Amino acid sequence: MRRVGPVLRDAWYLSIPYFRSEEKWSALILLVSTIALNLSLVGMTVMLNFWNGAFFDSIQSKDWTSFTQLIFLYKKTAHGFLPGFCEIAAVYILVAVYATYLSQWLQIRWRRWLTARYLDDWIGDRTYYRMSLTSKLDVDGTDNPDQRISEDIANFVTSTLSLGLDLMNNVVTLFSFLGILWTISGSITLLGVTIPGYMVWVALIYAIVGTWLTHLIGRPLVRLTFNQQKVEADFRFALMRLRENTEGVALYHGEAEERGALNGRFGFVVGNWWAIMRRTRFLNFLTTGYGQIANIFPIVVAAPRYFSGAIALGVLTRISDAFGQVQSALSWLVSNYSNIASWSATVERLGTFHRSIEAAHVKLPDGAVRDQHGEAVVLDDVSLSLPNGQKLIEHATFRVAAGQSIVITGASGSGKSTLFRALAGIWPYAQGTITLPAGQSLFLPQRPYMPLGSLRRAATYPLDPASVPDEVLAEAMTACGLAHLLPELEEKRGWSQVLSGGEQQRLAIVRAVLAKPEWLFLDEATANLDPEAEIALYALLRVRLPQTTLISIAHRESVARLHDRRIVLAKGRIESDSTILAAPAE
Ligand SMILES: Nc1ncnc2c1ncn2[C@@H]1O[C@H](COP(=O)(O)OP(=O)(O)OP(=O)(O)O)[C@@H](O)[C@H]1O
Repeated sequence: MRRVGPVLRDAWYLSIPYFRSEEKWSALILLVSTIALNLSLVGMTVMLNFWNGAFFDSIQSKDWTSFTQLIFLYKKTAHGFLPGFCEIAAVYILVAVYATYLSQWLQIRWRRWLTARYLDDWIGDRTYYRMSLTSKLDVDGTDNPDQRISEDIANFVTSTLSLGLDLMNNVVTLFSFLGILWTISGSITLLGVTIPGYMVWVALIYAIVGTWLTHLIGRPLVRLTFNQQKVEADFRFALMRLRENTEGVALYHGEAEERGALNGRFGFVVGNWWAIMRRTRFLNFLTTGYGQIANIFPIVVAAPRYFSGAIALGVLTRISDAFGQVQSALSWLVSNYSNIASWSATVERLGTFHRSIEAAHVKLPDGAVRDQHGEAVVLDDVSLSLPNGQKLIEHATFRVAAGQSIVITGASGSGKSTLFRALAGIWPYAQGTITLPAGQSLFLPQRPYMPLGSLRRAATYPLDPASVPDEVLAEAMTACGLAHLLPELEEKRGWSQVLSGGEQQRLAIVRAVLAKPEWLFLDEATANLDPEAEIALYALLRVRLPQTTLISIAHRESVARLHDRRIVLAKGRIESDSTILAAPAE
């Protein structure tokens, strides 16, 4: 097993912030109520032990009045009133139901809070993107963030509460029944030595041996469970990738390759599962055998005193019950070993993910110095490199004033898109100073992002769809050549699969027309369209957004000619920066 200390430390750091958060009062009230109800259940179990003794005594002494009182009403005893079974059961049912209900209530509130925190940490400050730049998926705990945020958090909350409450119940049960067992078990004389409360010692030895054996056999399950969670998530992710790239795979006739890759990933799922099965079988032989023997063990050990007449049947049943309670409380680790293994793996996955999020902040450079209050786009001695340190562009300096449109060209791989990322402020491997104007900027990448949901949402992204009036949206879509899609605005489909590359780029221009930015950056944002359509869309941008300054990255000369100025990137620097002369009228 991973060392217990680090797991507990991780679990503590994962749990405690919620109980210190702005929701701490509701969290604490729910937690305390759940604990109180669980303790009441333990109290009622103790009461049932006394009830059992009295009940079986009434059977043994054929005392009909006591028998009926103990079922339906209450019985006065030397120590006070003993409620009837009906009363105890009624209260027990009510408390048991609400103990679960309150614990589930706490679970969903806690999960909601923790999920929000992880989403903030992961999405905020573009950590998801920074992590994608640096992560080596298999070694630094950043694989499958989707699984960690959805499944692991849910498991962590549920298991922490259930295991925690269970452990507490067991400790309280243990001490309550240890007392009972001590008083009723009597003493035994072995080899001339009198051992008081001997059933307590028998229970202790029985549980210690069981726990030790279980730990010995069950230890590898922690690593195996951890692996299972990972290979399951990897398999699901591969299926998701196929779902998202149906056309690409179909066109390449890549089915056999995909099938092989999926088989390979599923092979890991099955292989690890077999290892879990073998280990669990081994463990179950021990735990089931241990549980079975525990059913009969106390009666066998206490029987000599019953047959010698030292104790009555009621005491024997109480001894058996108390021994069972003590033994099962002491064997908490034995019976929960695989749950603890799975909880510990979940804690590890969340802990490493959290540390990776923090590392993404610490280990990445801050990027170029940014000033967003200028009047122009200014690059002052900006150098860009790749994550491995390799230089891409060095000492780039230029200024774009408002109203002047420029195009950046250069061979494929010369670093145009990386410069675009640096301008957008998402490329951390940059030095120098980048000044951006205070006005609103919009960046349109080569592949427009299509969010999940309706076409309306895709068309207005990232604006709130409700904030764009129908007629404005319809007009913009019509102007951009997408009138045929208007009847489907409310349809929820995988739009990145359905729309053609050109249509997706038209949709990106719709977004620009709606957002009306003062500065519009386009990274080959119309390159999937035919040259005429590309020119028409640029003309549309000019008419619809007369106040907007365009900064484009483009390969086609026909697009470059729509701008006032051209910057050419080559050999890792700005090779030329020149005015584009208007084409002579034909
Ligand atoms: N996240 C990354 N990690 C490692 N290398 C990267 C990363 N992003 C870009 N590169 C590398 O940086 C170089 C420049 O890429 P970039 O996309 O900026 O070129 P480009 O000029 O826009 O090319 P194209 O015209 O083909 O779009 C390429 O060699 C690319 O492989």
